[in-house]
Order: sequence, then structure tokens, then C-alpha cells
Amino acid sequence: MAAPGAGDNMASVMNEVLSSLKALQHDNAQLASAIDAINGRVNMLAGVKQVHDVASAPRKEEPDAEPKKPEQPAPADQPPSSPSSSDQLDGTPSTATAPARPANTSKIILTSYPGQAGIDPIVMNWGHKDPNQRGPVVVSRHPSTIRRRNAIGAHGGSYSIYHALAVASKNLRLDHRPDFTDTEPAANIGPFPQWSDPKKIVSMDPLGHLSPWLFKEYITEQGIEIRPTIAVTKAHMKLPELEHSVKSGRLKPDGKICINESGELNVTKVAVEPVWYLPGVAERFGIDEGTLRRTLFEETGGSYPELITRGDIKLFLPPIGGLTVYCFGDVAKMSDPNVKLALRVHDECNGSDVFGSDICTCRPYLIFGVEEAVKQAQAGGSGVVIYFRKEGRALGEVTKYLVYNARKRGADRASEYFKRTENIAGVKDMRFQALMPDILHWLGITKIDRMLSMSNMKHDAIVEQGIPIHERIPIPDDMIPEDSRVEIDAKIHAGYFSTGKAMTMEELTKVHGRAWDDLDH
Ligand SMILES: Nc1nc2c(ncn2[C@@H]2O[C@H](COP(=O)(O)OP(=O)(O)OP(=O)(O)O)[C@@H](O)[C@H]2O)c(=O)[nH]1
Ligand SMILES: [Zn+2]
Repeated sequence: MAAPGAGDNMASVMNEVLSSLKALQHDNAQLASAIDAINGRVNMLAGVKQVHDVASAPRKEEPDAEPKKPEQPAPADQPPSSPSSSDQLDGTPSTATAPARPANTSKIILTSYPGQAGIDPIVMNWGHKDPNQRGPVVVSRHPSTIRRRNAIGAHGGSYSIYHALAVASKNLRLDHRPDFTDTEPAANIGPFPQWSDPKKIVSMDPLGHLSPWLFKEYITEQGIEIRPTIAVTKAHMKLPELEHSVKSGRLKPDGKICINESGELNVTKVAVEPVWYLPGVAERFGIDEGTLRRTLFEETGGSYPELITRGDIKLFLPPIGGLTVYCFGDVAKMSDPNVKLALRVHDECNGSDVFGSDICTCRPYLIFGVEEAVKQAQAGGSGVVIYFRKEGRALGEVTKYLVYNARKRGADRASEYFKRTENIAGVKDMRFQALMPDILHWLGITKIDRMLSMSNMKHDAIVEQGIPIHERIPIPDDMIPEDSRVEIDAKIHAGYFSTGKAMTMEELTKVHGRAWDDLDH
């Protein structure tokens, strides 16, 4: 058992103070907030003690381990201390002469509090029209930036973990500063009125493609780390199916959008990483901000304690995948209400999209979406495909394959398609399209003429955001792969749009997929 440390004594003293204050509490609001503050402090000290216990527990020596260099102790070997009011948040004592140390050898800062010494978040008025009044998204824990953060989490979505590995393995220096020369957006998008509506865009930073340039002074004069969360580029793309479309005469090269006989396309691409405005995200899901914060904290293994302790910080950069926009034709036409827009919103299905699995309609619908988008752009309108990283209905590939096994070991009936997923995951879908329309607002889209999707969830989320959909276009029957009839019929039965007549449950039980045995022949 670890010897009681400073954290123990402080915590017990504070607990005594807390009990006395509680006895006096009654209706005094000021006292209640003082109690809250002390409560937070006690919880933090308890957390510090746990880390201390772990850090000071005797460890078995590994015979092959290299002796540690005394001048560079690993973080876990240092007794972490709580940030006292005289400590700066970059982990250095608040003496003016104290040398700055790199963050990975300084004290561990488990969390921070709004009133703590040194805390001075950069202004963030989400949805403000003037970028200077809105402020940059600042999330880095670099010593020069940690006190000024106005966002929780880390840049890069799920790739923040690879970033950590690069730093831990000393492949990436903590003091590396990105050189953004010539990385500006390759096309102009916006600004649109939607960018300054705090309710319309809540899951991405509308200024994310411009941040290093809009907020340059913060970087050059104050050494604050500011990174883009959106990048806009241009490219060519080549899909074998589109070469076939040209050969069969369905698609005609025009030298601009469809460049040549091999069906090569000109495209403008936008990559977006998530930035969540927590009050807005909570509102979309019809829950309160506190519930959202607490659940995010718990379900990420307690990874982001500031979700709990920093109610003043409203932004969170979650460790999840983002999205990519593929725009065909003139980007200015996406927001032009006078021309037609064809749109496919697609969620990732790696097995089909990339590797051609025939158990679902994903790649064929994606290709159909690209082809229709290109045709709309060629006809003087605009064509857009948006690709979200939400593999397996955001349940992931492992769950998806478990469902495939259960389906193929059973009768693989359309009538049981969603039940199989629910049995394993507890839900049939975790994509929750509520945040999806943000990107449409960001692109300045105010209506959709041709929606290349049958999903009622996508449809309803878009319409709820005030963007009307004029026409819904199902995947053509001749593009549905052999083994994916089960999926498409189950979806239609569950409420997906279809131009055909609704199937009865009895008809649905007759739709079978291929059994594994059939594959062996
Ligand atoms: N869990 C699970 N996910 C699947 C299965 N088949 C496909 N998916 C996932 O379902 C999602 C399909 O997304 P989309 O292609 O956008 O299609 P949709 O939203 O169902 O509807 P449409 O827009 O009409 O195509 C992707 O995330 C796929 O990875 C399956 O059997 N199990
Ligand atoms: Zn699929």
C-alpha cells in the first residue's frame, strides 16, 4: 500500500471543510458554488492520489530493460502533483525565471479548472460573424498554448493517437511547428450566412480551412498553436466503372469534368475533421449538455476530464473520423439556388467501397452517385458526393463481420436482417444522421434537387435542418449485386424510400441471401 501523501492530507482536510460548509448551506447560492469548487478540488486530489499510487507501486525489473538515464525520467516516475494556485498550467512553477521544459518531462496535468491560476482561454463566440470576435479553435497542450485552450480533445480525430505514438517514440519533436506555406484552399468556398448561425453548424469549424491565415497573429506574436481542421484541394480521379460508363455511352467526356475516354474526372475535394460545439450537439440529440459531457467522459474511458471540469470550454475535438466532400464542376454552383444539385451522402463501407464485396449495395450506389453527380455538373448544375467515415453504420467492422457470420450460419432472411445486428450491438444503427447536414450548410446548400439515397434517416435529418429535397432516386435494380437483395429489401421494409410497392413480412421472409455452403462450390 502506498504511504499517505500530500493528496491524502489535503483531501481529508477539505472533506472536513466541506462537511462544515454543507451544514451551513441552506439556500445560500454563493456557498453552494463554493462547495462545488471544493468538491471539484477534492475529486481532483483523489485522482492525483490514484495516479501517485500507480506511479509509486513497486515495479518488477525487466532483465533486458536498459537502465534509465537519470536526467530524463519517464513521466510515470515523477510524483505528479496537483496544480496549486502558484503553478502555471504548462507545468512549470510560476517563477519568472523558471526554465521552460518540454511538456513530456514536466508535471502531469490531469485536468484544469476555470478559475485556476494561469487559465486564460482565447475568446470563442461560436457562430459570431466576425472571425476576430469568433476566435480560433485552440486545443493544443503545448506549453505555449495550454493556458489559452478553448477546446477539449486533440487535432486529427482518430489520428490523434498516431500523433501520440509519433511523439512517444521520438519520431516527432514536440516543438515541431507546421509550415503552412502554399497549403491554402485550392478553391474558394463561402462565406455563407449559415457559417454564422450557431445552430446550423455544430460539428465542424466553419473557419477550419482558413484558421492559420485568419488568426496568423496568434501564431506569430503569441506562439499559439492553431491548425486547420479543413483542407480543400483539387485532383483527378479514375474509377474503372466510369470507363465502362463512357464505353457504353451513358457518360460523355466533355474535356472539363469528365476529361477523357477512360472516364477520368476533375474533382475538388474537401477533407473535414470534427469540431463539436457541445451545446449545439446536445440540442441536436435532444439531450442536455451535462448528460452529453458526462457520457462522452465515461464512454471514452475517462479520457477527457475537462469535459467535466471545464464547463466554460464549449468545444470538443472528438477522436472520430471525419468526412470528405467530392465536388464535380464549378464549386460556386453548389450554393447557387438557380441550378440543379445532385447529391449522394455516403457512409463508409470499406469491404464494398474499396474491396468490392457483393453482400451490400454500397460501392454500386457510390458509383451511381458519382456518375449522376458528374452528369448534373455537365448539364450546368452541380454534383456532390460526401463520404463519411462511419464504417458499419458506425458500429465498426468487427461488429459487422460478426453479423455476417450470424446471418450466414442462419437462414439469412431479409426479415431478420436488422434483428441480427440488434442482437449483437444492441442497436441496428449508430450513425445518427443528426449532425450530417452541417456539411451541407457549410457548402451553402439550401435545397437538393436530386437526392441519391433511399435512407429515411438521411432524408429526415436534412429536411429537419430546413433543406428541402425535391426528388429521391433509388439505386437502379440492375446495379444491385446478387447477394445484397437481403439488405436492400430489409431496408425498404424498415422505412427506406422505394419506388416499388411495399413488401409484406411474408414476402420478406422469402428473400434469402447466399449461404456459405453455396460459396464453397
Ligand atoms: N453493421 C452493419 N453495417 C453495414 C452492413 N452493410 C452495410 N453496412 C454499413 O451501412 C452503411 C451504409 O451506408 P450508406 O451506403 O450511406 O447507405 P444507407 O445510409 O444505408 O442508405 P442509402 O443512402 O440509401 O444508400 C455503411 O456504414 C456500411 O458500412 C451490415 O451488414 N452490418
Ligand atoms: Zn456495404
